Amino acid sequence: MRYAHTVERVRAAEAALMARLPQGALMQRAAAGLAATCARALSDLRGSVYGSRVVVLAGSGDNGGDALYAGARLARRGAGVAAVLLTPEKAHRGGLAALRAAGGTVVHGRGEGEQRIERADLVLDGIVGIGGQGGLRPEAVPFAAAAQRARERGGALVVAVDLPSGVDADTGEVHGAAVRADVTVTFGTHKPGLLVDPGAEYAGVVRLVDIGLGPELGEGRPGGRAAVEALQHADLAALLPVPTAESDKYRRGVLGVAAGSARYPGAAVLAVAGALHGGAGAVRYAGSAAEEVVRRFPETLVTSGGPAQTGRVQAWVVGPGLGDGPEAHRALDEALADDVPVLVDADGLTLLAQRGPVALEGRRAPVLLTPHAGEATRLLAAVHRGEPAEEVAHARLRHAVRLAEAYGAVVLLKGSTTVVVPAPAESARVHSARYREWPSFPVAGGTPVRVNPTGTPWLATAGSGDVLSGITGSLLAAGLAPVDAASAAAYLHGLAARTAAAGRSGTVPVAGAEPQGAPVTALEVAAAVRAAWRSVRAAG
Ligand SMILES: NC(=O)C1=CN([C@@H]2O[C@H](COP(=O)(O)OP(=O)(O)OC[C@H]3O[C@@H](n4cnc5c(N)ncnc54)[C@H](OP(=O)(O)O)[C@@H]3O)[C@@H](O)[C@H]2O)[C@@H](O)CC1
Ligand SMILES: [K+]
Repeated sequence: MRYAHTVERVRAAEAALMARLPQGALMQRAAAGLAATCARALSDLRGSVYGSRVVVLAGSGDNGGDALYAGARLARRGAGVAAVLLTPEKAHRGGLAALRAAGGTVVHGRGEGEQRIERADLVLDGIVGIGGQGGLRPEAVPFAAAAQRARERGGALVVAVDLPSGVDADTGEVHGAAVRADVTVTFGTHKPGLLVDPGAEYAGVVRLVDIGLGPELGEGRPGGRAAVEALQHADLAALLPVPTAESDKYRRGVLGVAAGSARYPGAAVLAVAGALHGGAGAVRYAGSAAEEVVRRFPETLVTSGGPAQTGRVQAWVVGPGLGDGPEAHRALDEALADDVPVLVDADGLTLLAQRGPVALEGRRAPVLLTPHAGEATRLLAAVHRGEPAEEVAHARLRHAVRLAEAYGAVVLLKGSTTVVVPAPAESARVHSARYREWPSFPVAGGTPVRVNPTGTPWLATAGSGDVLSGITGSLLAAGLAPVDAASAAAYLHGLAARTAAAGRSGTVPVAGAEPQGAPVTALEVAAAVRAAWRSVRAAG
């Protein structure tokens, strides 16, 4: 598992550790790790550190201190290092003295600073780290823009110190301008903002430098005190259901799918395709696309009636392609009346938004909502003012938590970073049901939010959400807890898309990597789930 901690937790861990160490020890650990990453990158880029041109952008805090000390280390290895100080009178004294002693220089004036940046091989962004508030301040914006020009024109590498300046460390939100980095070297633990878009996109490839904070952060204890976590191959291998000698199709789980309509039969076919690859023992389909479904997938048990006319299932997927007619309403009602986990997606979410959270009242079995930003907007509008979809996409954690609180449901918010929020405790639900203050991220004392590390822009294709619903429902029917089912399904779905796009079974490329290969269709993603499953099990 990859964990990320909030600024508050990092500060507390830092204070506890610093009390036992000589002053400045942590900053030296951070600077050493940062300089090592930069040296490796310069060697790859130019053949050696010696003679390379490095510009350090240094703000007024310890983030600038890290960057200056790392600059000093690179200067000692023969790099030409120049520092641009955003507020010279507040620059980190020790760091600046070390840089000067190593032969580094300070650049004066905006014009010269911008010129140096544009000619640099490597720019270190030490403007602001976890002490930052809001986007970049106006005085820093021209330098961030020069660094971007240097990346685009000259192939310079921009390395962010701890996190890209201007990105909110706790949420990944970007309010105004921010630095775009190729590599981010972060200290002690990941910050949530490095794993969630838009912040994750600004961060590029993230490298973690161990500075000894682990024990203080509760590492090793399940979940520790993380606010966000991301599954890795080994976690997924441990979650995926594998049949035993005693398994029959009922023990492996039976999923009910209520999807599709005369107008949108394809959504039913795609949801069933996802379900059949998701690990359940059998799939029952209920709805008016029964003929299309059975023609395509003869192994499906079909009825043209609604969920109430279907035999026993262990979970329901309801919504993809249902439309908004009376049959769609009936399918949603009947699925919700069954005392098993229910995943509501697509048109099902639109119907739910018309009714609001009251539609879920009295249910005991879990509900899992899987909206994209537009559907989340509609669901939120039922209980609060509707915020535009772009706002939801840019503040993913906050809005997903709000939705989970308002509906008392597990929420999988799809998008450039898919996030999975556990259902709130009953007490929190009562609180938000009165529509007083919205909870914000991170939830105090809450369970970590899962973020999916395998997403790819190739998944922005028609029908891919229907396939995800099917895979998730299948894992629910197989008995996984809703948060596990949702996060495991998102992981497999992303990996399958990458595998199908690359035309081979691949490793999970790091976040920030360019998408590889060629476009894929939703059905191809469903078919590639098997290869994704195999590669996960091989790694586990
Ligand atoms: N925690 C750890 O374990 C370790 C942490 N370490 C390092 O320390 C870093 C945190 O250092 P920090 O606390 O000094 O804060 P930091 O981010 O440098 O900001 C400082 C000042 O910037 C300003 N400012 C605010 N917003 C701004 C904006 N939008 N745009 C521009 N400027 C803005 C504001 O100052 P003001 O100008 O208001 O006086 C603020 O006080 C951390 O990220 C890591 O790199 C490592 O050395 C080792 C272990
Ligand atoms: K920074």
